[in-house]
Amino acid sequence: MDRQINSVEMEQRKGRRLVLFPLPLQGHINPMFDLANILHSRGFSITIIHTTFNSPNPSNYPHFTFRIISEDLPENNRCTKDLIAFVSMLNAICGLPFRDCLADLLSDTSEEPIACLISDAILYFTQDVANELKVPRMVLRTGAASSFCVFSSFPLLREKGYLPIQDSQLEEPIVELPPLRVKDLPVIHTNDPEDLYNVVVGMVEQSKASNGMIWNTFEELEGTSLATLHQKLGVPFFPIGPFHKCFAVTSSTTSSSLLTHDQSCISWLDKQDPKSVIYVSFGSLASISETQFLEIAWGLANSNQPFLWVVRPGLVHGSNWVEPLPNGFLETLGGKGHIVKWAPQQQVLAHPSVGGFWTHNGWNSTLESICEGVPMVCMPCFTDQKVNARYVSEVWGIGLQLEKGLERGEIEKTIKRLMVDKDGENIRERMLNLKEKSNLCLSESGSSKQALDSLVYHILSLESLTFHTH
Ligand SMILES: O=c1ccn([C@@H]2O[C@H](COP(=O)(O)OP(=O)(O)O[C@H]3O[C@H](CO)[C@@H](O)[C@H](O)[C@H]3O)[C@@H](O)[C@H]2O)c(=O)[nH]1
Repeated sequence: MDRQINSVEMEQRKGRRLVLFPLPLQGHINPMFDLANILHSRGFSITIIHTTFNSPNPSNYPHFTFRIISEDLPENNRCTKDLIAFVSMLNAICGLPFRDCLADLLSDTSEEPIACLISDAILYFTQDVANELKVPRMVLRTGAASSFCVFSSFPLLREKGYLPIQDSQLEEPIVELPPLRVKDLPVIHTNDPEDLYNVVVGMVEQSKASNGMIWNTFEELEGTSLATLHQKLGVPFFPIGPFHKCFAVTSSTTSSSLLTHDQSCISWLDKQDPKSVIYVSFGSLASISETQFLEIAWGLANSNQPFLWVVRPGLVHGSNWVEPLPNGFLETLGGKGHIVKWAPQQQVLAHPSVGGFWTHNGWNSTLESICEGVPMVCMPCFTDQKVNARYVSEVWGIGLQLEKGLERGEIEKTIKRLMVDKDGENIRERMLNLKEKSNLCLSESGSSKQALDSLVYHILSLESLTFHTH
């Protein structure tokens, strides 16, 4: 762009439409809808394209318009079985229906003109569609910049022999990416490891080909990783997070939830002592064995701390819900434990009774914990969670990682270290410091607020570029 867009011009251009396309998984839907709300509040109209699988409820968003694509996903290829096979499949089968839907929107003169497409980094096929239809594409990356740095190093990691991971090397440091060890690399079990490599490379390369990346993170947290990555990818970056804090926590900001929030947690928390409760949740995708489930249950019980535990239906292999627990397990604890299927997590973390979060370190959970100043027990399961957990425990010093597997004695010890010991006090202090930074970055002169202003200008400049080339 060879000219400045002034604020008057920007004002006139309000009413431009943005087309957003989320990856249909809870941890990706939430930030995409938060972003939609943020950009809507800045004057853009919003159209959400979504799949039939995990489709959102449009009635929760009367201010957006919705278009559905029929992606025809085979019943046996749902995400629970093999996440990477699922993601590869989505990238393979969504191309045509997505293209038709976007072309239709672009030719619709009854709506405002489309300024750009914003799609999830993992839906990398959308870059080719955007190129073909000559619409700018911006990428939303729902994970951290630090883990994306590692993804962008996959070719190097393979060349140096770190990938595929050898069990004998798990504890070895990765000298090129301190303080990561081989066991912190963001991998996941999949039927064909080559699929994982291809998905990661597709995601990184097509982000590089985009018109810019929007990050749910902030400079003060991930400045170093953002700078390294920015240099490597060479596209404009907009770290405008934490998204969910741009709006007050109300039911309307959590209505992108695919499961119903059990509000009984809040009245139960109201009865507990300040900072006494450990909140336990492993997000929307992770699963554990029955043995691990029982070790967690006994570790929690033996820690003697009150606990609020989200046991999502499907969390425990081979069980519908909490059947493996011994009869009367909760009753014998005299009200010290409360189990729900799905919690209003942001409200829970903001509750004064919550003093710790035992998490799988999905990026949303990690960020939500930081924003409420709640120190973490880290139990990463797969992909970026492993990198996030390492950063939480070793770089930011705001949590303790369960390093020795899931064993009740170890769990009890770690919870006590975090919730009652001196160690925990130091961690809590660092966490409060970071919480403050997460608030400041959204203030008028804060880094995320400024990045958001730049993003709005950038989107408008993209539009003027496409108009020039037409
Ligand atoms: O009882 C619950 C548990 C979770 N949540 C919400 O669900 C989201 C979960 O997201 P996240 O913590 O990121 O976990 P996953 O669902 O596992 O997220 C996927 O997407 C993330 C973002 O890309 C990645 O970091 C993870 O590795 C990936 O598994 C968060 O917003 C939570 O607030 C609830 O509302 N209620």
